[in-house]
Amino acid sequence: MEYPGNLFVVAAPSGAGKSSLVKALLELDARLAVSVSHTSRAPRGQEQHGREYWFISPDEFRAMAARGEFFEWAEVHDNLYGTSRAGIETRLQAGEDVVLEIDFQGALQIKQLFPYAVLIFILPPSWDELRLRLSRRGDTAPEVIAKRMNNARIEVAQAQNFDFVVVNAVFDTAVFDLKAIVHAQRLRYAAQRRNRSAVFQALDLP
Ligand SMILES: Nc1nc2c(ncn2[C@@H]2O[C@H](COP(=O)(O)OP(=O)(O)O)[C@@H](O)[C@H]2O)c(=O)[nH]1
Ligand SMILES: Nc1ncnc2c1ncn2[C@@H]1O[C@H](COP(=O)(O)OP(=O)(O)O)[C@@H](O)[C@H]1O
Repeated sequence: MEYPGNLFVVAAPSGAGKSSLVKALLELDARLAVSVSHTSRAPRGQEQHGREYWFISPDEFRAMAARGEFFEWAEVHDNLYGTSRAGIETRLQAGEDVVLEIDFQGALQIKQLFPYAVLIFILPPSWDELRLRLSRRGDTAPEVIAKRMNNARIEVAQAQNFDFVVVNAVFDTAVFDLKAIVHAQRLRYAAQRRNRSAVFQALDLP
């Protein structure tokens, strides 16, 4: 499948800082929008329906999947998560850039469907720091943290299948790395199409 908009996929083990990094990236870049996924898990803390996720029941989720309404979906930490077609297709068709914040299984499905998608894996600086971030967030029970630490080993092994790996040690440095990847992809895409106005746009020139 091919659309004129760029597609960026960010994956990471839970607690590595993916949501915080993508939020900071969006604040720096008005031309990026994040896709809101559907999930069967319950909302956490301050999460709102339609903002962090579309929260639906497992039955509703399976019905959507059966109707082919997802570009990709996967079971992660015992819950179902998916990227709906309706959520991103219009933006991509209009030539706008989209970021997906999804797990590695979803990322690999997206790469099959959209070979030009840019896959970025976020690593924590250490296992101890990952555990610390998960517990500091304060909205996750100890047994859930243990499960996520176990899954993290499996997830991190997938980093080799991604186009870029960003280590989130110093937050601002990691945001800057992400910004550089987005910038480079826009320039590469514009250059491939020999589109001078797209190059100027990527460089934020008038
Ligand atoms: N495949 C897939 N994974 C998703 C999607 N949305 C979220 N995820 C992943 O599901 C995992 C759990 O997310 P979440 O429950 O928000 O917990 P968090 O990782 O602690 O923020 C993370 O790895 C997310 O990236 C989606 O639409 N598709
Ligand atoms: N570079 C960093 N240094 C220290 N703490 C961080 C850093 N990046 C994120 N955090 C914190 O780690 C916790 C997990 O981050 P979050 O963005 O929720 O992770 P994820 O979306 O990957 O599960 C949050 O409390 C966040 O503020």
